[in-house]
Amino acid sequence: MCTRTAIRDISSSYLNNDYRQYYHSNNNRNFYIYQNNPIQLSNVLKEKNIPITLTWNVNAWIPIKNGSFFSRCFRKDDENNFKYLLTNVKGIVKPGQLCAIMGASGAGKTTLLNILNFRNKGKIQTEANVKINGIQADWDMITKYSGFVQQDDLFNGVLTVREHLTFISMLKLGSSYSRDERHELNLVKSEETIIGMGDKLKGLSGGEKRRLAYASEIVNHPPLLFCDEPTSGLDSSMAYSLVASMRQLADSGKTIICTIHQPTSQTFEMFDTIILLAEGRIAFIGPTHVAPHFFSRTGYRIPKLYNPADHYIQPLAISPHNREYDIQRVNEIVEFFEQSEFFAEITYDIQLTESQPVNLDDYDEIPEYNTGYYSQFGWLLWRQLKLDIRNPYASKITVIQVIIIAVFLGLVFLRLENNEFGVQNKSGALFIIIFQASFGFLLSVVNTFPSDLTLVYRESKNRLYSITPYYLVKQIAELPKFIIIPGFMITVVYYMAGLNDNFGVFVQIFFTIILCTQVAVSWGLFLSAASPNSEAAIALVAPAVMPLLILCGF
Ligand SMILES: Nc1ncnc2c1ncn2[C@@H]1O[C@H](COP(=O)(O)OP(=O)(O)OP(=O)(O)O)[C@@H](O)[C@H]1O
Repeated sequence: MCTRTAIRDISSSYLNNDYRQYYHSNNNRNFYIYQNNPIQLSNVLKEKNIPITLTWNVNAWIPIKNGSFFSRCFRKDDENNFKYLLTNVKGIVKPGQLCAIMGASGAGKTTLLNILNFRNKGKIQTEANVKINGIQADWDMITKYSGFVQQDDLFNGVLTVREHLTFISMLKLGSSYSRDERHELNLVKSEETIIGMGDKLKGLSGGEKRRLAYASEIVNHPPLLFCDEPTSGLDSSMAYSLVASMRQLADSGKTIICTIHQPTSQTFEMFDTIILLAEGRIAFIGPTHVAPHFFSRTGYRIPKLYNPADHYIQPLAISPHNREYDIQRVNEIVEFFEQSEFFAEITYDIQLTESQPVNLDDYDEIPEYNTGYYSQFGWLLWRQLKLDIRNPYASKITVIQVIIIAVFLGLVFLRLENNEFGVQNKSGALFIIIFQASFGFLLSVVNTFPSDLTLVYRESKNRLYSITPYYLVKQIAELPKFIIIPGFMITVVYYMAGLNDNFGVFVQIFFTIILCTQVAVSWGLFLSAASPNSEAAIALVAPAVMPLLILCGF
């Protein structure tokens, strides 16, 4: 109750723009709450209200490869060999504000959001000055305070919605997601539905996946939230309720920045600030209600009964048929904005915020990971076992493959005799068993990391877990599989071929080959971890294994 009152007080202060005053009073109040109701470290973000003002000034460009390889080698890099994706894009978003970044496709919205998150991809080079409450931010700081709903949804498709949310909330909060929270996002209906894996496994609809991605990021109530097109794939009423949920979060004091395409006028009204990008430059930044004044001054007055969000994008879009004319129009609007008092006000606001940095007292309280290593290990193991049991392909295929190979080898070497030829054949049978128990299992793990890489990279960047427990879980969850399955094959071939009737000899051979399997699996995991993608991993197998086969002594 006390916390709720605090939140209400804080958000009303935010809306009055009396930031510094409430920041300090809020800090003291939160400290009071913290002292009187000791909360888990993992819940710092959820229980405390940390007001975040984000300011930035960003330039981004990529080298362009034109001309032949040789001409590129002898040419010095100059301005003409770069394409500017963002040019002097500055901005400010304050606590309690819900900011929409809009612009035509390719305007640079996602690039800007990625750079603000220190997650710029590919060969993009940047000059980014991103500050939180006037203090220079880095990746570590941003990830501690923010959530990021990315444009592409990445999930482990064989989990259900409930399992996925349980996994996320246990790692982010140390407690499970409440039914109320699932209900708010309209996820209760589909909570037992499998998320799905594209064409391989049908599951949630595109819109449901978007809502799930959003739910996964707000689970720990981050004070700063970035959303990249959270409403794409949603119908207008669902998009409205998702933005309403963001509005509610903003009203409770969070800072929210969101890229959005074609919001309905009702949805658009919920945003209080907009940033319009055109060709990587700012065409407008400021309160939503000020934008119509600016556009009427540029000669693009909003017609009556027209959705302002649609209207703003039209003069900023570049049509392929009329490119030069459109670029000239965009340049005029951008230059007009840069000379306007709106831009001067924003620049002043940024300078004022940056000139009075406010230390984030809570910084050290927020742990690097919200749960300890044991908890991370436990939940990762829980998820991995579910994945292994449900994965429609990997486990079943390995089992069927091994049964077929074992029976086939058993029949080929059936009842070998104890004579000169029999001994040679037994030696051959042992080589084939070892080869199969090592090379076969090495191949089955070589794709482990490249296939998981994107998701694990994203989850570990989101501070869900560290790589060490993930790696241990991968090893341990697969251990029984790499004992039972090769063990079955060794036993079947051994007794069908009649290699030796002495049980002691069988035990020795059994454990020696199982150890060979473990070495091969480790070697395969090493190749897997060292490879950037599946193709490279598979290509590495032959040169890495051949010397071992040639030099193994048979
Ligand atoms: N890694 C990259 N390498 C080369 N060009 C890139 C890279 N990332 C983005 N771009 C280019 O930068 C421009 C802006 O891309 P961005 O994805 O930010 O646009 P957007 O406004 O988010 O578009 P959309 O609304 O379609 O998602 C585009 O012209 C794109 O081709």
